[in-house]
Amino acid sequence: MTSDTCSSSGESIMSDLPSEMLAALDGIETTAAFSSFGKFPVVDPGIHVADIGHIYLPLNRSQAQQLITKAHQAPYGKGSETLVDTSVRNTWELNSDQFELRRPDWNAHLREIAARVARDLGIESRISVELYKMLLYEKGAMFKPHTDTEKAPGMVATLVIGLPSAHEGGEVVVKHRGLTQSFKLSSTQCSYASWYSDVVHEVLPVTSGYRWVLTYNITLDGAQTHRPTRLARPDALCLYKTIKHWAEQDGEPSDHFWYKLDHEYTQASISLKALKTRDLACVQTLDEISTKVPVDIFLAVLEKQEIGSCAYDTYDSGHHGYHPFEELIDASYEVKSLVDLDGNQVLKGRRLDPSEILQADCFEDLPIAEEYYQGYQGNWGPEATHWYRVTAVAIVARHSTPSFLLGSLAKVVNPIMGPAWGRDDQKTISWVVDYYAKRIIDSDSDTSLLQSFKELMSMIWNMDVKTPEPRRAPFLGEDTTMQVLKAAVRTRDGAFFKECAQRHHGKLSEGFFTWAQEQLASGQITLTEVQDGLRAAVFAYPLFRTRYAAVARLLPLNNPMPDEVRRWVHEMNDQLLDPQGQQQLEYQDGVFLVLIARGYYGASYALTRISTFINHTRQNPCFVIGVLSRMHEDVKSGHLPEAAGMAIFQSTAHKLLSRLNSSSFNLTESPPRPTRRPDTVEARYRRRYESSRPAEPEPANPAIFGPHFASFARALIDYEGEDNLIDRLWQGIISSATSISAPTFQALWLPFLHAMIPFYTDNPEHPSRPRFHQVIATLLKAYITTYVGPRPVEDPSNVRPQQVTCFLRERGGCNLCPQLNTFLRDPTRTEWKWSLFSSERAHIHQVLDMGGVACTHVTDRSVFSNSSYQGLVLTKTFPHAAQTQRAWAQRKAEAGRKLHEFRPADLRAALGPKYWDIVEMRCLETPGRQAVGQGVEGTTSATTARSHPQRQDRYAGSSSSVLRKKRSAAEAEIVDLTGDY
Ligand SMILES: O=C(O)CCC(=O)C(=O)O
Ligand SMILES: [Fe+2]
Repeated sequence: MTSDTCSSSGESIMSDLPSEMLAALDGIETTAAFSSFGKFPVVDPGIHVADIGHIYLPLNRSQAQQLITKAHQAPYGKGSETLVDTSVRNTWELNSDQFELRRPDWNAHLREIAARVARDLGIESRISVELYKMLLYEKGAMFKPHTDTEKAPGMVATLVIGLPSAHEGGEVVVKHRGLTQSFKLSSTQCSYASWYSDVVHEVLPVTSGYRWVLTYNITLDGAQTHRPTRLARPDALCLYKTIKHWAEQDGEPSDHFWYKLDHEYTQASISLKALKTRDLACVQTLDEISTKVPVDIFLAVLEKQEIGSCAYDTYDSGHHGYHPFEELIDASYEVKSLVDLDGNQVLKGRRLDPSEILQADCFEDLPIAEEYYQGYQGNWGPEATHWYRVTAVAIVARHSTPSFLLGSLAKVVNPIMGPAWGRDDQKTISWVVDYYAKRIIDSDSDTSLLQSFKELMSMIWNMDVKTPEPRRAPFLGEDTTMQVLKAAVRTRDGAFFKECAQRHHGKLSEGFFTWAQEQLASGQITLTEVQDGLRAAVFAYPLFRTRYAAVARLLPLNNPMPDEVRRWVHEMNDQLLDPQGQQQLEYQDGVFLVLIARGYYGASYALTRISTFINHTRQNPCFVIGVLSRMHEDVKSGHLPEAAGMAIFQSTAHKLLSRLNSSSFNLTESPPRPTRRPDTVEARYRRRYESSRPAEPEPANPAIFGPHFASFARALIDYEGEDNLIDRLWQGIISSATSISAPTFQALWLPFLHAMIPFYTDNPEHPSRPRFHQVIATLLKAYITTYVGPRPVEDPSNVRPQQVTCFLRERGGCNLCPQLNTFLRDPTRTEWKWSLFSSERAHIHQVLDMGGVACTHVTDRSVFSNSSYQGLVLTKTFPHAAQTQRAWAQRKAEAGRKLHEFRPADLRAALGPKYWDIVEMRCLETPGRQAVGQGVEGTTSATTARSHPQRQDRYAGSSSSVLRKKRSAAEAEIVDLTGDY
């Protein structure tokens, strides 16, 4: 492009915009080179090789020969393979652990050379240089043209240090963008040569002597690239004008272009700071232009895929190059991966229209990047797929960036599966949203970017509306949701923020509210701007306690906030503390109720709010226990007034205990929570598959945990009122033990005992101790009886025959059935793979099915393809009764483990003479006794218990003052399992 064309570009009518754009981009120049060479005075690195010692400079013949005895033939990389082929590379090589460089200041010299190289190559980031190999080329040695593979993450270039050694030939030849350079290392001095890894280079054959080098990998450090201002340069200004003109034209058919870069980059490394020479100059210029013209710039790996038929390969193809096509069957194009300039992933696998690439011949004459070869496959083949890749920069008109990024997404939705969002689509949506949010949060964004972001979000919400099941809508993770809300606040558009805020489906970290609080406190945002959105965000949480926790973040204790904010938060709390319409209140909600009420209303009004709340909601006991436990703690620590607090505690606890019945002690299942993740197609399939497997006992998901319950019990013990609350609780548990479900024991009651035992160990004289011991005995006994149950009796009607009857026996029988019966009767064999013809297999299938034998029979076609001779896999299944027996033994072992988790001393103290009966689970073995199995409602053993009243008395212990008290009618109903063995 001449400067003439450019100076007029602002005014002239561009007939062919793509070629103008291409010329402007091609016109970007750089002073940086793709290779760098030089010499420097001899510095001896102090090379030391084991068994040889110091290697002297310049290299002499005898030491060269000694080095060769230590060296190996250097391999070269091809695709993912490493090969040795002396017709491609013929060099002796020593790995970096085979020698040492002992001169202390060698690295200082190396750094100086590296700095020179970096300057020549135009690398602005900080670099590291790492020793890789020592190479020795003798006469005839060479390395054919190649590019270097990325041997370390972030590797951009190779540095070769030539050490003084007499030789002829062995020039390094580098080629890039039509330019060729050749360099000969010095025989008497030190020299260096360096090139970008993707530059094609070769080492010409050495004709005499030894060429001796050290090779190093140059890698980029993580530091940011320094971005100079380029727009003052004429080439950059020209590009600026061209793009501005394009962006301002209405009705321009193309809203984005791809421009192929000079160098190639791997998917993993691509980002602005990894760009080299002219690529860096181009993209930096575009980046700068994007701050002045509404365009967005991305980097991408573009891929062409070709499928073609090829000749049948008689030898192992992998080592002998790729398979040329005889006929091209299909070609397609894809954006393999697209990133922002910092290298953050934005897209993967978007369709690509090659006419959008400015360079028409972009994929021509490229080496194949990857091949997949398939030999004959039945009646087609052989066939190969070839992939070609280039790296490109995308220039997108900002107003259409959302559709550019998400446009191909809708097409991915599978018409058979329905409008479900695949995991990849979800990922893409999150990446794209993250990309926008990050840009908006990180910088002062202009209106075009904000507008584009709003469009993007509304596109996503519309996807949401289109799907019939809202749970299958595109789903943003917790981090992305937070980013969206922060960015939405930054738009300073209250209505838009509210739209975003009300859609978080509970997937918003409370950290967002802390962030909002900081923004409010520092005056970055005003309450007017965000109050509707914040309210929406709070009420979008499905749970009471998370709503509270969110609001609490807005007014951190001991942190002065503007009065206006303070007042507003109090209003919010009033709304939240309205007992009307509250659902799903659990233990933690109870704790939060106390915390919030006390935090916002001051000690005495808090109590009023709390009791009003409790009185107006018929809540589950777990919630009330949460309230009481927390209140008790706060009264003890002086955060709530003692007298009033205890009064409420006492009356509430009293009411609670009198309301408790046997089902209360079982009520540990948490109400179903809103699904955390949308129901993906995969999840549905997984469930369908899983439901065909035998059900395992569901672990209980307790709404209250053992330690919670124990702290409530401790609160009752601390409260030494007239009405002996703790004794009421203990009695309640004892009387309900038999109706506690098996999973509840493990989830709640066993951990509860573990949490409670230490208190009585520390307070052996406590009057409620004997009653607690009774609780332990009752619960453990009920656990064993309910969870393990009695040993199942073998039911003879359940035992399936373990042999077959051959229906050919009238005709003398077959010779297969006797073999089958031998297998079936042999208890040591459970599986047999039997090779049979199809008619034989059919017979065996038949006799097994007719006889109802517990043995599966499946044909295995994996061994002989297309043959009627196949393996038949026979697997004995355990008869039902044996399975039941095994399950019982497993439950018993599990219960045994649980009992062993208690300290024997504690159990001995609590169980007294019944210790061994319990820990050995003797009650289960008693024949004729009807015990119950897991999950089955227990038949009460009340009758048995009552028939041994003396046992109860004996066990209750005469030491208990509690038990000497007059018993109420309710107490008389107590069923004591401890006496019943
Ligand atoms: O020996 C040289 O100068 C270059 C060696 C080389 O190209 C390599 O190791 O990849
Ligand atoms: Fe190389």
